[in-house]
Amino acid sequence: MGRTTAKRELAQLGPILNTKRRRVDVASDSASESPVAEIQQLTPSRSLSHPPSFPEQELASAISNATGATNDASNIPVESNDIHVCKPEACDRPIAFADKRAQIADALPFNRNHEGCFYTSKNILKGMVIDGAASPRATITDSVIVTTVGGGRELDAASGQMLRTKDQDQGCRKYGRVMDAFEKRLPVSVVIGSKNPSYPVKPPRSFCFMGFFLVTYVWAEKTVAVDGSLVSEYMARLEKIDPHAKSWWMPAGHDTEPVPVGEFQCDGNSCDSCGKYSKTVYTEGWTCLSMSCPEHFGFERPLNPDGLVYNEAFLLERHDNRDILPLPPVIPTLPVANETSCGTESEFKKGIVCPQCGLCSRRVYWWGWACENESAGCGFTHMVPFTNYPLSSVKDECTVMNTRRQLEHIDASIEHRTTSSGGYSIEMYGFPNSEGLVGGAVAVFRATPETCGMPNGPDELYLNMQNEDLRLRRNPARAKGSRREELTSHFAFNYGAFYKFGVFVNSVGFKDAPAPILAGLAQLDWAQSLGITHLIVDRPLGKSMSLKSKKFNELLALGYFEESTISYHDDGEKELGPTVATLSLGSPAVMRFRPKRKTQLGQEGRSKRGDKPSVISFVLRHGDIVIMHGTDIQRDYEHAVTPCGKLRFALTARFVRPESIESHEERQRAVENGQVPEGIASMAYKGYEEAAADALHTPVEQQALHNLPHD
Ligand SMILES: O=C(O)CCC(=O)C(=O)O
Ligand SMILES: [Fe+2]
Repeated sequence: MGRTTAKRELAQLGPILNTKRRRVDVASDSASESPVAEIQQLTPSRSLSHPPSFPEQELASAISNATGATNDASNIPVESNDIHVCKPEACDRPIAFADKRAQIADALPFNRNHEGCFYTSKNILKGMVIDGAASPRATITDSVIVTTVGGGRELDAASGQMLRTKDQDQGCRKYGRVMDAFEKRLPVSVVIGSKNPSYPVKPPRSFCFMGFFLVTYVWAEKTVAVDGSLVSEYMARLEKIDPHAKSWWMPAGHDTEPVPVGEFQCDGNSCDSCGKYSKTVYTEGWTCLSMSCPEHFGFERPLNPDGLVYNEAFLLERHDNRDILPLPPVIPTLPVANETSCGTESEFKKGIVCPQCGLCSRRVYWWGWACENESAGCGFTHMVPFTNYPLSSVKDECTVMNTRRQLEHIDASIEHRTTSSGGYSIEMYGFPNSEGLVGGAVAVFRATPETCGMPNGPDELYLNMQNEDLRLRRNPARAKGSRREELTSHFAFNYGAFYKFGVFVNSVGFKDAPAPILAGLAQLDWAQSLGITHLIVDRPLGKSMSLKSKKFNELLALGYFEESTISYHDDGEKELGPTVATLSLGSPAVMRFRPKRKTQLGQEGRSKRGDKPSVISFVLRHGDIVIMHGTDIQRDYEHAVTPCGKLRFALTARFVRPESIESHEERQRAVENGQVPEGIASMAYKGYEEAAADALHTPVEQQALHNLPHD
């Protein structure tokens, strides 16, 4: 392509270069750079036969549930297309794209951040997501991106936008990262979001991979702040590294012949005042582009900085990047099992780029991956067979965990003591409520090798659950259906009465539950009958500590891969009875409780965001049972669980009060679904004979039992 073609390219982009725009988005500026956030005695491999036998309709509806999108092929969910209506169609399609930011973060190794612009790993800039308008002069051409470095903006209450109100801090971390990438010539993976007003074409999807770029220049320019004052901010010029890679973001018919290196050269000058060299970036003439210089942006004649236009040579200049080729692969190969993997390692929770259509797709299902491109009906699936994770490996994980003592602590506000019953030693914790009474109690039943080995006990359950299709899947936890949608870190499925909480989880009645679920339920019911009368401490009890308990009619099964967690939440839905019991199976985990932001409890040591430090944390091991009792504990506290191993299940049983369900039909269904099928007596966990003996209560417990509140 010669000079004329290059000129034509600039002409096509003319309106974009000259448009004066106000910032309309916050994404590129708002968030942290942080990336979101371990044996083997091989036993016969278990393979869940889901995709082959998964009924197509169910798969489709499951996918649509995961994404919250419709099945209408013409309705590709690109948000913010309204700002691009008058633009031409793209000349090609990106090799990887997504409808949701989390799909990009899960699937593309250089763009793992779920929000914000920069993805850095070990302080090295790896990727950028350019979404939203951050500068009046942000520009995208065939091979060049001019964008703000971002950072240091403030939320404008009136407009709800992140705006620059003062000069960008010269020590700004983002500036440091970009300068580092510039100086070391690091390839940066760039993804463009549909909210970027500089998009030269109609965005094909909400997020599209553009390619690897090199930071070729970084400078400071002035721009007009909302109050009319001038503020300085850092800008970066990025250049496509491989000149032969197709620029799909150009209009159809675009000449893709690259501008040769050396054909355009952007000149510059050294500053008389500071001595630093700056390029002639604007058609309006040279100025010093160093923010620290007194002459910074001192053009010969007064100018409206927002009206400045980038110099043609500045945009058309090309660098010889052959030393950086070949570029790292951006599309990861599909995950496959190896000799030491069991299939639940963190690498198997990452997303894939669908080899059929290019959509970045998250691991939604326990059994594997299904392309999330439901609007195009792609239908691609991929599995990595599981290998049974043996209890000996779980034991090794516990040994490692035992060396990390700091994981356990108890605040002075929590009353605690130990008792024993039914073959378990039981740790008892009394939690004060905001009225100063004991509003709730937590009992941790510590399993022994003997209790774990009981018929239908934890050992049997853990192994059986690994060979069973529990229908576990990750569900949208935030902003369902939108480009900001996030899935839960863990996998879930509900059995028995439907349990309505923040995350929609699919559910079937107990009559359709696999045997291990019913065995787990029996064990939790047994623990409840044993444990609840031990939930007594010698402080005055709040009303929510009534010892009325009901047989559980609901069970939520959670599955955790390596690095899966459940973040802080409560189990305080108004439909629930006061007792919630969880059986831990497999890898160990740390459970934490902290007072909620809105209570008066635990004010000391609050974070800037108002989060309170945890008041108690303890380790849960295979076979342990946690019983939370008393509705105030759910009202005033929240809990989180962080597993530390490769495979953990948690079976949590509750009582959904049918009388709290308004709709007659739903109430009926809850009663039916919560009914445990007859004939499961063989599965009932009997525990130890001594369990039944109420006489085991200590004198303190007996006195407290006497003083219980009655409602
Ligand atoms: O994984 C666990 O032990 C906790 C599960 C939990 O908190 C819940 O299901 O609400
Ligand atoms: Fe919970």
